[in-house]
Amino acid sequence: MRKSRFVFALLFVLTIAMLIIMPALAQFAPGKMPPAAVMTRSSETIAQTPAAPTAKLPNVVILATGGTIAGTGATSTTTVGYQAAKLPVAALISAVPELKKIANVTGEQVLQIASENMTNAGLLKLADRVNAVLAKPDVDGVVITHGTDTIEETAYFLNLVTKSQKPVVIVGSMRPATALSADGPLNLYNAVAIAGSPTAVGKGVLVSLNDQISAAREVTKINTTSLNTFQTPDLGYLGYVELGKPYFYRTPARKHTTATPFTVTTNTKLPQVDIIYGYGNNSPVLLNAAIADGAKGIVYAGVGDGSISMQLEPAAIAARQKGVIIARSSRTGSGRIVRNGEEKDDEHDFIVTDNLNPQKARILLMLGLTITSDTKALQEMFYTY
Ligand SMILES: NC(=O)C[C@H](N)C(=O)O
Repeated sequence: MRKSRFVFALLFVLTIAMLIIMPALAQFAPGKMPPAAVMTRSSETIAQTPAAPTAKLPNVVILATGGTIAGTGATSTTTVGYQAAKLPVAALISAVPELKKIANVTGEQVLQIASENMTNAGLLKLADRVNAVLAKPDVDGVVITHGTDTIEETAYFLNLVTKSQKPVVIVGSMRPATALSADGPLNLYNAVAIAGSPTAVGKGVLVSLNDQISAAREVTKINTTSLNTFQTPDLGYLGYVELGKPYFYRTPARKHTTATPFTVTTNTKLPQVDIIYGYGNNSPVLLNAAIADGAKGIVYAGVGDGSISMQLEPAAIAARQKGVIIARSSRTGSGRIVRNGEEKDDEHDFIVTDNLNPQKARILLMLGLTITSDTKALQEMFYTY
């Protein structure tokens, strides 16, 4: 009885010892040896395990101009009827700490406006900063925060005057920063991801909201307040951005950035180009007022295929004879204007704006007029850029 108790105690001790020793031995089994750097040397742990080599983060500069993305509302449910252009760029960056994981981000406040207040002087100032920042060898891309109302015009302007292949991404938001489900922070994160990606190089200026990526020449705002407002009628998005990575499916076909003849400085004089809207019972009064005010070009947002009414046409012909450029566009929102289709463009020396909407046609006509007032050369620009 005493012997069996002794054997039982011995077996118990041996089992406990095995339970302690086996796991300790297991870590030295082949393939489980700890790396040399973390093995103990004379009781001290040398914490030198080389970290997994982190890929070098791109350097992205955020140029802030205001808009709803920098807007604040009275309450969290104020998703409309807020004040745009309130928060400085530092606040936009610090609201998205996740940016640190995808880029080295720095910010600069270029303007602080709601984008309905954008002027030609504002466009020139922004273009100047974009070109200066992209000229720095250590900058990989630029993000511009902007109000959405005129984002498409600024985007197309920069698409024509930026002299770099590096990514330029313009971003805004439809809800202010203080709103429930504010869309600005994720839009900003996505824009920085695109601007830092080599896949965005050479694609011209891009616009990104709502996880979508669009080309500056093509995108337009189609809804007053909805998040899904930026669309490219007929042509579709260039791609999507997801989990901090852009996915492109096509590239813009028209020439842009370094392949255009347009260069601007803050001293460039952009000629006055006004947009006249077509509608039933159209009278020449607004067209004549624009010309009297000094307009060098008129973009006519005509009905349908850019048709000009009998009531307005004599004033348009007379304006052209005085040297004013008449460019026929359409108020429909998509499609091309057919040259010499419903209008005698050759006879009246009018030009057509191809598939550019009136607000984008105004941008190209202003820049074209800084180079030439020859209608054939201007017409060719509308088929090229
Ligand atoms: N959603 C917006 O950004 C609209 C604002 N009015 C702006 O364009 O600045």
